[in-house]
Amino acid sequence: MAEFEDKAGWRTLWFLIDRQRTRLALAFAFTLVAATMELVPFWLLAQGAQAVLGFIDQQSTTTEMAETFYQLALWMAAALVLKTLIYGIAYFLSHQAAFFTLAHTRRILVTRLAWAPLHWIQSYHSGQLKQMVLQDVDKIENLIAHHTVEVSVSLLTPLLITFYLFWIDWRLAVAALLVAPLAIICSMLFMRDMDSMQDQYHQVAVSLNKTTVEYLRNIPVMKLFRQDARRFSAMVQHSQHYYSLVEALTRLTVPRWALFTSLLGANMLLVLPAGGFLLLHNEIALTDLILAILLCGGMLRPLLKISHFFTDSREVLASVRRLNPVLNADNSAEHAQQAEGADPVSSREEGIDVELSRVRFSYDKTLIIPEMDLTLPAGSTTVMTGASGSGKSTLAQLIAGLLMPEQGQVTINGRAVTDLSNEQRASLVAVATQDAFLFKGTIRDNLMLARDTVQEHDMELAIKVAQAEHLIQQLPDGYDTRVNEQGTRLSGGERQRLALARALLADTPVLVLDEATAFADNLTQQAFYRDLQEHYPDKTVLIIAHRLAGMEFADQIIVLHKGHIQDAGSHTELIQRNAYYQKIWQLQRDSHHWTLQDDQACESRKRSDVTEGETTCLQI
Ligand SMILES: Nc1ncnc2c1ncn2[C@@H]1O[C@H](COP(=O)(O)OP(=O)(O)OP(=O)(O)O)[C@@H](O)[C@H]1O
Repeated sequence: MAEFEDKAGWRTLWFLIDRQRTRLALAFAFTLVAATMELVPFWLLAQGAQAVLGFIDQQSTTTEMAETFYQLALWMAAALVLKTLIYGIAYFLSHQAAFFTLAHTRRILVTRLAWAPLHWIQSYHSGQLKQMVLQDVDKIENLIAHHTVEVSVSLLTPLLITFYLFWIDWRLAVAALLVAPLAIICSMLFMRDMDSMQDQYHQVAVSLNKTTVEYLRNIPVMKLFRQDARRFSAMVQHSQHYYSLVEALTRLTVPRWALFTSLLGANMLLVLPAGGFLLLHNEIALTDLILAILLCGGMLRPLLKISHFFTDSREVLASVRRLNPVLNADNSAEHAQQAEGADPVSSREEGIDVELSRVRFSYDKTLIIPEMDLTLPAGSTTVMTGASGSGKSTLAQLIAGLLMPEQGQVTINGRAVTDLSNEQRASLVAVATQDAFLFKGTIRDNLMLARDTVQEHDMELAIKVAQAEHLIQQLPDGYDTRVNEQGTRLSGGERQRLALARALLADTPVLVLDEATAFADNLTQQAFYRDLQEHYPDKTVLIIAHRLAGMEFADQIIVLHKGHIQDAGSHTELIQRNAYYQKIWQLQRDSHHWTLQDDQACESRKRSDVTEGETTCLQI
């Protein structure tokens, strides 16, 4: 199972490094040269030993021996410089390959996420997506940038030494290699339970990550309820689980790892007696034996790196495998966009109508819209209201093409939304919701999100209609004022007004406003809908709202109940026959007259010319 999963991970990695394979092959070639250079110092040391032996045998003088040493030092310095240079090139190439792969992978992921259906994205926690796009992708860096060079050297150096030892004497080579199988068995033991442990570790790390993100996001709420990290029970639980797993992992791995490391250095226990025996029987020259001993000393140590590589690669492959669902996400919309074909519904076309026919939709197995038929005639305004959870936002997302119906279809001028590319859809339908998200940048950048170029008067009109004129005037640099991530320096209502202006600027014939004025006061809301009608009369508008101030003008008002249209008609019709509509309208009319005043103000207001009954005075 693990092998199969590893294969899937390697396949994905192979796909991700697609454009970097030549660079990596070059990095490997340079590493091969550098690994050969690793042997040069040993050979030079053997030459030094030979010079010493020559001197002991009185074949050379002290001066000659010293001169040999100077020369050897020079050669060693030259070899060192050359080796450093070659390693430098190899690392440069492997790092380039790694960072290009990281950028390429993130580009693929964010593109896939941008095109993936909304409900699919919503099935992931934001902490999980963050973990994928940031941490999981980052893990690839170490594998490509470092392991490519280091693992290659760690493999090639013992291999080259083995060849050399065989060339000197095969018995010495065998003696040097005998401990390797023992070390490898030990290493396999070391890896045995690692797979399941690693998976468990990841799950626990993700849970801790999610909880931490949740905690950090909601610090204001935590403050309100006087909770800190120690008292936030979910965090405590996940931390404890994390630490107990890490402890178990450490207990399991440390003894095996210590044994493996010791075994790798133990080959000298066999090489020394074997060398002594061969020397005694004159089957090997003393200088060869010295060279062999020098080489054998650290010969198997590089295998440590390989073992590290296997451990790391499992972690990396697990990370890469986690990217697979996003990499393989349904990108049919992306393909639809790339596919040739005429623009089926032009955004420039006059009068766009939207039709839902027999639309059925469920989240997983929970049925939200059983069957819906609805028409938003071209250039009309439809208001949709209904109890919380009745499916209004779901319908808005279905119309905007952000959710796919499981049955029936949503059409825009007769063309199914599902057949449109994302770009086509975005040029037809703009959506503004209650959660007005602003990106880090200037107000202008945020307003122009949907369009590359905007005429100044278009921008001013959108801002005026969105009732944000005063806000822009107040800002220190007007349109060029910078907002931070999520626009948190602006109030909820200010963010909403800017998001409304952005939706208007998108210049789409269909506009969906899902509680888009929820933070506005009644007067602002009324002014917005009045100006919207006056300045954008051709738009097909769907307004979802609980507060209906200023919406009496709507062509049709729909009351939604548990995913069904309970009633539909004009304001006058509904106020006469629909109990729910009458109730919310009555409540809103009453609350419209509520004011918060102190006793004195309240008394004086009652004495003023305000007709009794129009004002409900809440005395404070
Ligand atoms: N992503 C989701 N996954 C599962 N269920 C969801 C999801 N989004 C909404 N729901 C459920 O679908 C139902 C309809 O939700 P929807 O947001 O469409 O209602 P709504 O009428 O817009 O409510 P509100 O007025 O409170 O915004 C609710 O019961 C909600 O819990």
